[in-house]
Amino acid sequence: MNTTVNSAELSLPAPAKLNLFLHITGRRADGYHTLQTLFQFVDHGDTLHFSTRSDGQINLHSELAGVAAEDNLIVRAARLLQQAAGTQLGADIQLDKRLPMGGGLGGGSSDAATTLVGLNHLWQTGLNEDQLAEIGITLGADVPVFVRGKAAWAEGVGEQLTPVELDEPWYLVVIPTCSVSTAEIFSDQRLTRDTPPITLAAFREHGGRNDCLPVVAARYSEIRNTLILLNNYCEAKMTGTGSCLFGAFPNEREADKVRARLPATLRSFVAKGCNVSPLHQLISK
Ligand SMILES: C[C@](O)(CO)[C@H](O)COP(=O)(O)OP(=O)(O)OC[C@H]1O[C@@H](n2ccc(N)nc2=O)[C@H](O)[C@@H]1O
Ligand SMILES: Nc1ncnc2c1ncn2[C@@H]1O[C@H](COP(=O)(O)OP(=O)(O)OP(=O)(O)O)[C@@H](O)[C@H]1O
Repeated sequence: MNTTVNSAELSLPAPAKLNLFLHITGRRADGYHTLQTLFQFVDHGDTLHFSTRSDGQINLHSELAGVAAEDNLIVRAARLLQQAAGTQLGADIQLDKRLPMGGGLGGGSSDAATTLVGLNHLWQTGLNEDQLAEIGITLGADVPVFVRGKAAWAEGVGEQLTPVELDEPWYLVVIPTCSVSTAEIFSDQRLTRDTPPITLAAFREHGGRNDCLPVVAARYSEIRNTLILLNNYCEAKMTGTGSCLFGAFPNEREADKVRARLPATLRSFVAKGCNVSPLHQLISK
């Protein structure tokens, strides 16, 4: 990713995440689902460009189809940080969007996290990681893992994070054309919500599945068919509530080989799994 750092401007990556498995273990009284999942990052994603303004305005100069600027998680994250830190500074922000929306790759959440981390740095507001993650969770369940930037075992509604060391294979990620809303899958009657909790050790030994997949596959024939296709070449999995599917490969060449065999109409990318998010790899330098 193209990234630069100087005092008043900053360009930073907002990488995608994959859910290597996703078990739904219950539902809380407020309707939110308890789950277990493993998050890992990939070195592919959006890029955000920030520059400081002295007048306090937050201006996002890139449009996202179907999302009003005020609803954009980038603008919402910037405003929340401004309030929490009590700063008079603002920002001009540009977004180079590469990640599909409703793809289960966490693009919106990652954009929000990169905004929190990036503007905290640029504005010198000095909030710590816990404070940024606390702001993040109010924007979406997946924001804290991007703020912390470490591959993690997640429980609760996804906010209880334990960093883990995982293999870092290459992934082929396939992007069906349909976009899946997380809320729609979590409200489907057919979703099973009673998978018994497992341990990380049990996952390492026996693996896990994605409990949302049967519901997503029943609702979207395109995802069903893409899964069958990808399963010819690897053990195909779905990330989050879809739509994206992925398979793991020992090296880039193997992943590229399978990618070359897919129909040209099917969007996809090959990326390396990372236990440290590309955002954090950059800012810790
Ligand atoms: C499924 C995952 O992608 C796994 O990484 C995430 O848990 C979803 O994270 P997200 O897209 O950031 O989701 P949010 O924007 O927080 O929630 C969207 C909607 O999904 C449902 N939702 C979400 C997370 C959760 N643990 N239980 C839920 O029931 C809620 O109806 C919520 O209104
Ligand atoms: N900066 C943003 N980028 C993408 N989506 C955004 C953004 N701001 C707000 N949104 C809204 O959030 C929704 C979810 O987008 P996102 O790209 O995070 O989906 P996702 O990858 O399926 O997420 P998850 O894996 O967390 O379920 C979009 O449909 C859009 O309406």
